[in-house]
Amino acid sequence: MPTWLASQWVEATAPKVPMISGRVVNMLGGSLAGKPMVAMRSTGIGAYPPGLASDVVAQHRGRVNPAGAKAMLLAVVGPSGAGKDTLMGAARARLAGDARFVFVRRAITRPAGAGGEDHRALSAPEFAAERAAGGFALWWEAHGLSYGIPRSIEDQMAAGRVVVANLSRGVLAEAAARYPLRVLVITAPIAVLAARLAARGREDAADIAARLARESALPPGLDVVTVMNDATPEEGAARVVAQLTRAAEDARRW
Ligand SMILES: Nc1ncnc2c1ncn2[C@@H]1O[C@H](COP(=O)(O)OP(=O)(O)O)[C@@H](O)[C@H]1O
Ligand SMILES: O=P(O)(O)OC[C@H]1O[C@H](OP(=O)(O)OP(=O)(O)O)[C@H](O)[C@@H]1O
Repeated sequence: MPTWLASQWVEATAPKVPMISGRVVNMLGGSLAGKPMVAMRSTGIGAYPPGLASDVVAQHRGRVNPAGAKAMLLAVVGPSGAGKDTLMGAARARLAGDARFVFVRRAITRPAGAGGEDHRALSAPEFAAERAAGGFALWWEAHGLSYGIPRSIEDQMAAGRVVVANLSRGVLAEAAARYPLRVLVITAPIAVLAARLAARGREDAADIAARLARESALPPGLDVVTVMNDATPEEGAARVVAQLTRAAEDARRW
């Protein structure tokens, strides 16, 4: 099919394409019932399948990767008790005023003041309504709660910022398919996790056991870095800040 048809199709569907840096949209032209069809998928730059209309890819790259943009979704994951909240909070404080980074405030069906992160507390019906209205870029359920990442992260990535969000390992494959993603695993030895959860005191013994038993495998093929939080919180925060700084530099090259 002529490449200009593919281009027109991209224009028509542009609102559905996250306007993010560091991605190209791969397109394969064809036709169905006489109408031009284009299969699209987000991927890392340089991973074009053979036979692509490279001029269209280049044209669209210009749209999704504006010069100078440095966007990335930095997904923080790791076992319960590893110190994700603690180290993200400390890193956020250390990076306050650094416009390269946005730290996401999650919506959770957990009461306000339950301890831990500063989340936006929603009731289950409120969460369901917001999800149905498309308010979440990503959402999932875990520990009997619902968690949502606001849709506004797409604007923040379009503005070339590194968006730092605590995600479930269960949504990483979806996130990688839609956004330029790096995974930051924060972890610690299992005995340390158990001791920290008991000391945190937010959950009872049964809940702690269930959290420690959660499946921890990551989907294959992701860009993953790890911080071992087995020293002081200050040292752990320094390790996270180093990874965030590296992410901002790498995003610029994507
Ligand atoms: N490096 C550390 N040394 C000692 N305690 C820590 C350290 N990092 C976190 N903690 C404590 O461990 C508990 C679990 O940390 P938290 O940040 O809530 O973990 P997560 O968000 O991964 O579940 C908290 O009580 C926190 O204060
Ligand atoms: O699928 P998983 O990767 O196991 O993650 C499930 C959920 O666990 C964590 O929640 P939360 O921060 O409420 O719990 P935690 O502090 O005990 O990790 C994480 O942020 C996810 O929302």
